[in-house]
Amino acid sequence: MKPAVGIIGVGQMGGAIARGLLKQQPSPVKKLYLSDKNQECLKPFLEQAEPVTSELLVKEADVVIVAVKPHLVEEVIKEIAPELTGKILVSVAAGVSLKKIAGWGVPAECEVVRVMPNTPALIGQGFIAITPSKVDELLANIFNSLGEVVFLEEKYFDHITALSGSGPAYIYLVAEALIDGAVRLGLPRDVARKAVVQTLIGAGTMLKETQEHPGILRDAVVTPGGTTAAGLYQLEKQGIRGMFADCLEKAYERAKNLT
Ligand SMILES: NC(=O)C1=CN([C@@H]2O[C@H](COP(=O)(O)OP(=O)(O)OC[C@H]3O[C@@H](n4cnc5c(N)ncnc54)[C@H](OP(=O)(O)O)[C@@H]3O)[C@@H](O)[C@H]2O)C=CC1
Ligand SMILES: O=C(O)[C@@H]1CCC=N1
Repeated sequence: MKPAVGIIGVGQMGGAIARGLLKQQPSPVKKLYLSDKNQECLKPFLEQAEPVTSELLVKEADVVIVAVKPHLVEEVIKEIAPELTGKILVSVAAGVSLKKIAGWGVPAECEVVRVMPNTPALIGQGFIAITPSKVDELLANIFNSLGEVVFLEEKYFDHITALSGSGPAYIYLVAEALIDGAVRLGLPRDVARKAVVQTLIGAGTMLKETQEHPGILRDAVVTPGGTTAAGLYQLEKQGIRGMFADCLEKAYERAKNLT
């Protein structure tokens, strides 16, 4: 039996999950309930999902996904906790541990999991980490429709938040930098954008399909004494590996100290 799913907080991430679920045919959910303080967030979903109060959502949904900002998770969970017996509670919040959630009045008969998705879930191309529990299969059925699912111990959740949760933003920055760099050289912006987007998709798909080490795929592009070697030299000289390592470390530390 398909579960009824409710999402509390239909902003950037909750909205992406809702859209991803609604796009999937056949639908992985029996019914989708949505609740948000901001009515504007609910408008795009009025035809396909049921906007309800959080109180009603918790009564009707088998799986309750909390997708509000990390500092608001405590308030939301404390409010809905008494109604969670027999339900599955999913928190997508960065930096909010299962231990903390357990202290907010959630009944013992409620399975609590953390999920770290990313916004490409909106188009079924997300990366979704889920803490292992008794309801792995049920959650895999729901989240597989949003992208690639991995079950991951909670001790790695700050790592995965820094990497794939935040990851799309790093890639968009790289894309923007490449487009602007090409425009600086004189390439028309629309051509630069198309070239960058397809290069990212092509390189990403090669990584996925060939399963090769990135270095091997890179070497195939680098003609000795050629253009790529000249470009890569500049990136290495300016410390691109260290920059990404620092970027991940800062994001990881921030996840640890968010709430
Ligand atoms: N954005 C991302 O890429 C990712 C986000 N996350 C996690 O997802 C969570 C949400 O982030 P994000 O979507 O960016 O945030 P948003 O602010 O875009 O979305 C949160 C939504 O929840 C609403 N809200 C606030 N309080 C309540 C409440 N009591 N009841 C119902 N709705 C409420 C907000 O309304 P209002 O604006 O009026 O306050 C807002 O519309 C965070 O915990 C974040 O860590 C995880 C992975 C990726
Ligand atoms: O920036 C954030 O804190 C959230 C968590 C991962 C992506 N966005």
